[in-house]
Parts: sequence; structure tokens; C-alpha cells
Amino acid sequence: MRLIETVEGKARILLPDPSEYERDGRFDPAWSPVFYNPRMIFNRDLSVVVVSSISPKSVLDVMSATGVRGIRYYLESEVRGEIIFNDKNPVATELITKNIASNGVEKARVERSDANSLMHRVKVEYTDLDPFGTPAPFLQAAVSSLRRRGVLGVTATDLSALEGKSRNSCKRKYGAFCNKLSFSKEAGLRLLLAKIAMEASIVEKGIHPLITLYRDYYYRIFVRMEDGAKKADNTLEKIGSLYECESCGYSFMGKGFCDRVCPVCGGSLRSMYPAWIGELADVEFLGKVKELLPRFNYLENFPALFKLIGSLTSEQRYGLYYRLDVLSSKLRRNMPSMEEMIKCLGDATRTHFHLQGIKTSKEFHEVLECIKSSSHG
Ligand SMILES: C[S@@+](CC[C@H](N)C(=O)[O-])C[C@H]1O[C@@H](n2cnc3c(N)ncnc32)[C@H](O)[C@@H]1O
Repeated sequence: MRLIETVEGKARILLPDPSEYERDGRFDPAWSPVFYNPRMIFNRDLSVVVVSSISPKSVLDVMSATGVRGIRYYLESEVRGEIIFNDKNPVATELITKNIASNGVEKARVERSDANSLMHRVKVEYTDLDPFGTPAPFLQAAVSSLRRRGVLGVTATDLSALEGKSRNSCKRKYGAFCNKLSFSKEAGLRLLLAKIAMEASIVEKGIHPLITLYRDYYYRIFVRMEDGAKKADNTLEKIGSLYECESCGYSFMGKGFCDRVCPVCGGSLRSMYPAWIGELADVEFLGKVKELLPRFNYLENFPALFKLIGSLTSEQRYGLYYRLDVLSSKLRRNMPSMEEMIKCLGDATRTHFHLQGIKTSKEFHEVLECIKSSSHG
């Protein structure tokens, strides 16, 4: 296996030379003997900043591949406690060992276990779960691997299931009743949070979302555990349903599950259940991340990180987003510009979920009136 070196953040990582695994001039990271995906650098950059804000005394990078995440947590998040690296693939663990040594990571431990088995054996303050596709089969063990008030970082790339495009897959993996909603990017994230909350509640833990987001083709979630049966019960209170009217486009969240009609126009409702109906982030924690961000101005993604944290902070005051393109088309109007809409509504913001998405505290009829008055032609 020929190795090449890449620099990511402050780490220098050896990885299998992708050119050896190309097929018909194309390369997919999954074809390499050890997985490394440059399209996930933003995910890792953000994680480095978040882990720095959490400042955990012990870390489990349970699906390490090259070890790049855990190594960056040591070099950039300045984790000084034990970092456990794990991968079931022996080629990966051999490479992790090399990468740890060349980056001078102290207090590192390399395991070659099945992720679930290892997560049931260890207790750490931060666990990073970064699987291929769905994290569902690992969530129960991931939650169990955390010490009191520990934090779980999860990546999910199975957006077609979570967003309700593959309804059966969504049902199988998340035990959810799924539908395609116009705000599907947020719906999928809320479905995943509900799944994590339900898995946590089994072991008498509640969850408190610190930062959750959608980007490119994945979700990234950071949740703090709140220990105890009462906290778990309180968390379950934040699980409900998402609704969207097929006729007028009104959308809302509610507790429990119902198949009532649209309260605005009497049209039939599409729904998704179970979904997280609580907060998607902790504004105080976002503030802490923002304060720490300047320390990471050496990252290429620094401006994008800054923008994202800003968006997440302004979005937290509002509920579900509306799609201007969808509502304008229902009204048979040209889509107004986002600037005009925000000005007309007064209290509204763009959302990181969708370019045409808008969040507002205003009533649905006010959104429709603003589309009508701001639309040209
Ligand atoms: C998406 S990659 C992880 C990428 C890595 N975290 C990064 O940021 O570059 C998933 C890794 O998990 C490993 N893996 C998959 N299933 C596993 C399991 N059940 N137990 C342990 N490792 C597993 C794979 O071998 C692969 O290296």
C-alpha cells in the first residue's frame, strides 16, 4: 500500500494513495483500504472548535479510519487526557498507530474492536461517532459510553432516509413515520435528534442539543447528556410531530401524533413522527464557540465556520422554516428576494438549511401577505 501525506488543520496525515484505487478515472473514499474523505474537512474543522469549547478530559474517536479526527482533537482542541482511537479494520489501526506517532499524540490508545462492543466497555467525556451512512445501530452504545454530562458528536449521511425520501428505510432505521415535507432538511435533523433522545432515555439519560446542523450531504449533532430518569422523561416531552398542509403550505410542530386537518385552510396534513420539537442548539454554547473561533483563524474554513455559527445563533429564536419558492408557487407569484421578505416581516432570518428558507416569528398569514406584497410581476 503506497502512502501519501496530507495536511489537515495542524495534522500531517498519512493515507493510502487514492490514485491506486481509482476506477475508470474516478475515486470514492470507500474504495480505499483506509477511509479518508476531504469533503468532510469542514465537519472535522467544526468538530475541532466544538471539542475545544467542551474541553473534555477523555475522548473516544470510535470510528477513526486514519485517526485524523482524534489527532486534530489533540493538536488543535488541546485535549490532554486520554484519546482512544478505534477502528475494526486492521489496516486502519496500523495507519492510526503511525499517524499518532508522527503527530506526537500523547496518552493515545489504539483499539481494534467493534464500535458497539467498545462503547459498552469504556466511559469518556466525549464520544465521536462518525459512521458510513446511518448512526442508528450505534446510538445506544454511544450514549452508554459517556460519563456524567458527557457530550456525543454524531455524523449521519443517510439523508434520503432521514428526509423521508426513502420512507421504508426511514421506518426501518429510525422507527419513524416519514413523509417528504418542504422543510425536509430540518425535518430529518429533528427525526435524528428524536432517535438519539429515545435511545438515551432507555439508559435513563436526557439530551441537551448544543449544536446541530445540516451541511452538503450530512447532519452533524453535538448533544450533552443529562443524567437521570427524570431528565430522560423531560427529554421525551420534547418529542412530537411535524406537520405541513398539502394545500396552503402552513407548517407546525406539535406534541403526540394526530391526523387532524390544517388549522388554517382545512386541507390535509402531511406529517413526520417521532421528531424532536425542542431547541436545536444552546445559544450560550454557541456564544462560547464564537468566542473561541478566532483561535482557529488558520483554517481555510474559518470564514465559513464564522458564518455558520452566526446563522445558527440567529435561527434559534424561531420555529420551522418556510420555503419561499414553495409558498410563492402555491400563491402563483414570483418569488420575492430574501432581503425584501426579511424587511417586510421585520422579525425574520435566513436559515442554513436552505437557500430559499426563511424563519420568522410572524404568523403564517403575514408570511403570505409579505410574499404577495414583495413579489414583482
Ligand atoms: C466514515 S469512516 C470514519 C472517518 C473518520 N472518522 C474521519 O473523520 O476521517 C468509518 C470508519 O468506521 C469503521 N467502522 C465501520 N463499522 C465499524 C464498526 N462496527 N466498528 C468499528 N469500526 C467500524 C470503518 O472501518 C471506517 O474506517
